[in-house]
Amino acid sequence: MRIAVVALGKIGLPLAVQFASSGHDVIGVDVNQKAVDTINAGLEPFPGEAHLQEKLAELIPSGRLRATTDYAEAIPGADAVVLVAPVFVNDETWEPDFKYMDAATASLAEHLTAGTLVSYETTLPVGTTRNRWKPMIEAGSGLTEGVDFHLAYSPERVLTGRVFEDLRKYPKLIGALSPEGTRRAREFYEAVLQFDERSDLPRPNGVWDLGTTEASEMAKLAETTYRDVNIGLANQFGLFAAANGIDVYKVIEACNSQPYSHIHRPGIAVGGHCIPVYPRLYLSTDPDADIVRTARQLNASMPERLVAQAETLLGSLSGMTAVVLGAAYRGGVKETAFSGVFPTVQALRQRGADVRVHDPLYTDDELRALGLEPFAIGEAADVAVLQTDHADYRTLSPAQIPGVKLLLDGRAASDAALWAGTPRIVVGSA
Ligand SMILES: NC(=O)c1ccc[n+]([C@@H]2O[C@H](COP(=O)([O-])OP(=O)(O)OC[C@H]3O[C@@H](n4cnc5c(N)ncnc54)[C@H](O)[C@@H]3O)[C@@H](O)[C@H]2O)c1
Ligand SMILES: CC(=O)N[C@H]1[C@@H](OP(=O)(O)OP(=O)(O)OC[C@H]2O[C@@H](n3ccc(=O)[nH]c3=O)[C@H](O)[C@@H]2O)O[C@H](CO)[C@@H](O)[C@@H]1O
Repeated sequence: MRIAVVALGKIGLPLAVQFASSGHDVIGVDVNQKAVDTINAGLEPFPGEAHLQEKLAELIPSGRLRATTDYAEAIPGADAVVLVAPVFVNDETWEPDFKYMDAATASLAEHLTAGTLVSYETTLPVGTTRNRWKPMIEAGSGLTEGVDFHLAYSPERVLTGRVFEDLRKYPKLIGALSPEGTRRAREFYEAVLQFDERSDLPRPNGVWDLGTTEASEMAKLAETTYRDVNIGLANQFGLFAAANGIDVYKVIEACNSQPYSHIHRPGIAVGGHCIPVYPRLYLSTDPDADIVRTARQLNASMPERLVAQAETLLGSLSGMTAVVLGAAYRGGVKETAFSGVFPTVQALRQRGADVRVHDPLYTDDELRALGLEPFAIGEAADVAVLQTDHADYRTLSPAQIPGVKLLLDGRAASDAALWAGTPRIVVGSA
């Protein structure tokens, strides 16, 4: 097969590599010339994706994978095109921002030829494939969906850093606009993915047809919204527990000891590209979903609530030096998209604290480029706020932050024994 992958980012590039590794001819298209050049040199344009570099080093010289900025080179004659350019959400209005995918779709349509399967993998509001992409492609190409080309939606569910592993592990959800589209999508994904056996699924692991693009779009929004709402519930329980002298982690562990309870963990922030964003995409088509809105608002309010607790305990934060431990949105990843570091720093600064940030995965210059003042372990601070559950922080002790008067542990990740004798506020604990 000849396959084109549109957008070679943290998801698109590993996908292109996966398809080429399965023995197909793959061309990736991206508007970023530097990324395209780096890929064509056999080098990974971003770090952190397991096995990406070694696979690129094999596939680029073999000629089975190459990258271009030119849609005219990649799209005509392709058997399948997979699009995974981002769709964002406007921070203020919570409305979807389609500009990158609109541009990618217009370029695709301009060069599309008859016979191609077009599959969108970016997370989308329900109805987008049918109501937005289909008319745009038809108008731009002069071709008819279901006759000249077929349109499918197949959400990408992998976690960056372990894309190749997750592609084998998770069923590939699909939905198309016609039975022939479904057949083509199934045939395509079966040819480019290899699935691990899993005895816990109600059916053999593999391509999983949801019947319509809408159901397939909703599945991705539902599984991520579930996580946000679940964390929201954990945060609600955590606030109640802390106010009533209860350790919520003991409660959650006990509840989850039977198979019908899967309560997540409370935390200072829900960050990342996905979990704080997709509930808003969901709300854009189901504005009555108050349960989703409330959970999102509660999760977003956590940094302010916890910093306010620290202020109450210390009387005032004005003039104090505060260090936020962790810029990344979760432990072990070098990614700050929607990270809790930003609202936490803001809540501390608003109270007059001099705020600096430490993260073992970031250099001082990288932190400064994010608008964050760097801090080195060993320097003095009055308040420490543990924002990211990096492994390093589990062994951190007050002696490493001379003068520290309070640890605000937003991840319940610090060692109680090491911090005995120093006041601590632990999210979800009394
Ligand atoms: N990152 C994740 O963890 C994750 C997980 C599951 C699903 N997803 C989905 O994947 C999508 C992409 O995420 P990502 O992490 O790969 O993003 P990314 O920011 O790493 O990459 C996006 C790429 O799109 C390219 N691009 C933008 N406009 C383009 C255009 N008109 N034509 C061609 N290329 C264009 C950019 O140059 C960039 O290389 C997300 O929006 C999300 O829906 C992401
Ligand atoms: C495990 C999971 O479903 N991960 C999904 C998530 O990854 P993603 O990389 O976003 O990671 P997580 O879902 O684990 O974490 C998101 C945020 O929630 C916080 N957090 C997480 C768990 C918890 O119990 N309490 C808590 O506060 C984390 O610290 C982090 O800030 O979105 C991606 C994009 O859609 C999906 O591809 C991944 O499959």
